[in-house]
Amino acid sequence: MYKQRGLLIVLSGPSGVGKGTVRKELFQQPDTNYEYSISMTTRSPREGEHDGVDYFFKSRSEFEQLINEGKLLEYAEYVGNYYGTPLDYVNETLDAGRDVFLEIEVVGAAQVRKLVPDGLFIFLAPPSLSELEDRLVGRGTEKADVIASRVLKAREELEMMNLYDYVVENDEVSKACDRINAIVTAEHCRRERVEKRYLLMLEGE
Ligand SMILES: Nc1ncnc2c1ncn2[C@@H]1O[C@H](COP(=O)(O)OP(=O)(O)OP(=O)(O)O)[C@@H](O)[C@H]1O
Ligand SMILES: Nc1nc2c(ncn2[C@@H]2O[C@H](COP(=O)(O)O)[C@@H](O)[C@H]2O)c(=O)[nH]1
Repeated sequence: MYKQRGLLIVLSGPSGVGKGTVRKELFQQPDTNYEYSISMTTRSPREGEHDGVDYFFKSRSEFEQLINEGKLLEYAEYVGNYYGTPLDYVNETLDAGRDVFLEIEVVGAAQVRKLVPDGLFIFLAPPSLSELEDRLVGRGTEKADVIASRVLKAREELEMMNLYDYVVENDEVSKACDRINAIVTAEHCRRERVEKRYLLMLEGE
């Protein structure tokens, strides 16, 4: 029996825009039906972060081995650390017909776009750059120099917004979640219609 592959949902956007906050809110909703792909990183854990929950924390040499062994769907070096998506987990989950949700920065998202062109690519945008900076400062997890690097990087990242299927403003977390849910539902309906049409064509052969 033919089983449709799951949908790969990629949420990207600059650091501090609220990707993690929105993703956590989405995953708390009872009707959410995606699987979250936990990334690998060489960054040190922040207070309260746990290995295998927030990230798989790796040394640089461990991460480079994963790259060399082709174990990552995508990876990028971001402000001094590596971040990457485990390939096997994503493939196995999609093959089982379940949707996978990636929360990644823009360079990695561009790599995924090339490899999985039928994924759903959503850019989470801040209301303004100054609000983005306020959020990074307010989060209090980085020192001033790292925040400055992330804000500088955000200017380049915002220029990549037009490469996405959808841009969602994160003015309010609940509104951003509603918009993302609506986009995912619409994409599922579109895929079902395409699928039905395809099966009807096969039957008619
Ligand atoms: N809509 C919002 N309004 C106000 N504050 C927000 C909103 N969304 C998130 N925040 C706050 O902004 C800060 C950054 O959010 P978060 O850590 O989720 O960003 P991120 O995009 O995941 O960052 P990174 O890419 O660095 O992991 C947090 O302190 C969070 O509480
Ligand atoms: N290309 C990838 N980017 C990732 C991945 N996991 C997280 N990220 C992004 O990195 C920055 C910094 O994250 P932080 O936790 O140090 O604040 C942020 O934009 C994340 O979304 C990944 O697997 N690949």
